[in-house]
Amino acid sequence: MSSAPAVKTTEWVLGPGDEFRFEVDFAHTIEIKLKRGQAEYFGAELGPEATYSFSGENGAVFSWEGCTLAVTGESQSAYVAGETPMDSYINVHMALQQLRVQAHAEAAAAAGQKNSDSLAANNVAPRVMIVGPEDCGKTSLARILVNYAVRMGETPVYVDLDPMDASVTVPGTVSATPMTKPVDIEAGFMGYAMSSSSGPPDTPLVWQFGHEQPSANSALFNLLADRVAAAIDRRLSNDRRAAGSGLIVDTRGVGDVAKCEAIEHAIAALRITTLLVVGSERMFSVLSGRLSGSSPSPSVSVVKLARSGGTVDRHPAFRQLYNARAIKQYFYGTAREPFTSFSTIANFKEIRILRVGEDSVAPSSTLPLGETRKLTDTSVLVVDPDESLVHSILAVTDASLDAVTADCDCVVGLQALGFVNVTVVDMEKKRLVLVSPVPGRLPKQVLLYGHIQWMETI
Ligand SMILES: Nc1ncnc2c1ncn2[C@@H]1O[C@H](COP(=O)(O)OP(=O)(O)OP(=O)(O)O)[C@@H](O)[C@H]1O
Repeated sequence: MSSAPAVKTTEWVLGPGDEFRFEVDFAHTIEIKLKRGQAEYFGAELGPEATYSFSGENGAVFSWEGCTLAVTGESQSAYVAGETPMDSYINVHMALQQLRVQAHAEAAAAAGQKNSDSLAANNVAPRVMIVGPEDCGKTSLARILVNYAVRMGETPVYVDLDPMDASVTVPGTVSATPMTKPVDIEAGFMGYAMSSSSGPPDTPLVWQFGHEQPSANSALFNLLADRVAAAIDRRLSNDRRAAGSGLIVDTRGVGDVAKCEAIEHAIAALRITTLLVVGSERMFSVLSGRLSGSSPSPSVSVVKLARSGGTVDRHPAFRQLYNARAIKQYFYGTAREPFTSFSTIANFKEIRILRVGEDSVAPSSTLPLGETRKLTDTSVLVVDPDESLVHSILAVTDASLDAVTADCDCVVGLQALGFVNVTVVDMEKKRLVLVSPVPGRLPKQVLLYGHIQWMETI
């Protein structure tokens, strides 16, 4: 292993199986160009002529055969590592690919027999979930597995159950994205959410959760996992090929192995077949024990994987900037592919803002004798606009005003059509000014509140 600060342009020579790792803060940018050989960034191949820019990023360029990289700019850390877990990661990919091949063969046989139940024919399709402590490399491994699958012509669904990490869209959400092309090297999974660049069939399906931690509202999180699972089943029931490619599910980091309730619920809801436990012997042992019984899923194989020595424990301040940038990219695109967002005015009387779940519900013991607590974590409350809404990210739902007037519970678990940012609350004129990536008036009038806020100056 060699070490040196990267200044100006430095050439880095990687042997077979080596990885060039870097950490670059938000004040600096580095550019990486492949000069000779083959290289990949979390599974996506670097083009021979392209220059890739990174800022506010920790990353690794890996080479199976060896390569030379030209790296320009100043980074906080840059070195070549010879020890990586990539051999075990590719072995996992090959095992998953075998299952996909088998699933496609079964689907083709079912089609030959005019068996309309494509999901039954794809029972062997791998449904993989990645779990582990914070910053152990779950999203990076998901990205590698997605890219390897896509490079082999597969179209797996990437399910993001990590509301803090905002890989596909704004933080505070969960999503499912049918992946038809490799993850963008610079923009990451976010490239799929940009309305200007994507359309069906790879448009992400997104749900507003409104918090960063699943434990902030476990009942809602579990309900959303059920909705994600049902939406995936609906989409895959029309697409035998995609059904055979299976799922790759990313999850929120779990520090305390006793608190895996959200993970266990999602395993059952998404009918997970393979659980990859990264970087935690204890979590592997606990989850293997729990899943070897009859519930919730007797047929899950649990696999232990090493954490890469390159993963970086991200400081809260880094995560804050990272998430602020993700929101900015949602509204304004990336530096390479910027787009315009639009301001729109919404009068209080034309819209309805709802929230799911109550922050502080009186404990039952404080209620008068005989009265029971009415609110549940999935209760729907009307939010009366006031200045505290400024900077909020609201989800635009498909519900109509009439529908929520009759029964506001109908918004629970609805998909988000998109998001708007509240920039002004004018209490005198009784109206909101919203920023939206789509021009014109709001397409729908029912908005779902979340606790995620963003100030455009960040
Ligand atoms: N091999 C590597 N070399 C350098 N940096 C890496 C490597 N693998 C991952 N990283 C970086 O380490 C950090 C943590 O990785 P990652 O986001 O994959 O972890 P995670 O387990 O998904 O985190 P979270 O707990 O937020 O879900 C990220 O900044 C990622 O880009």
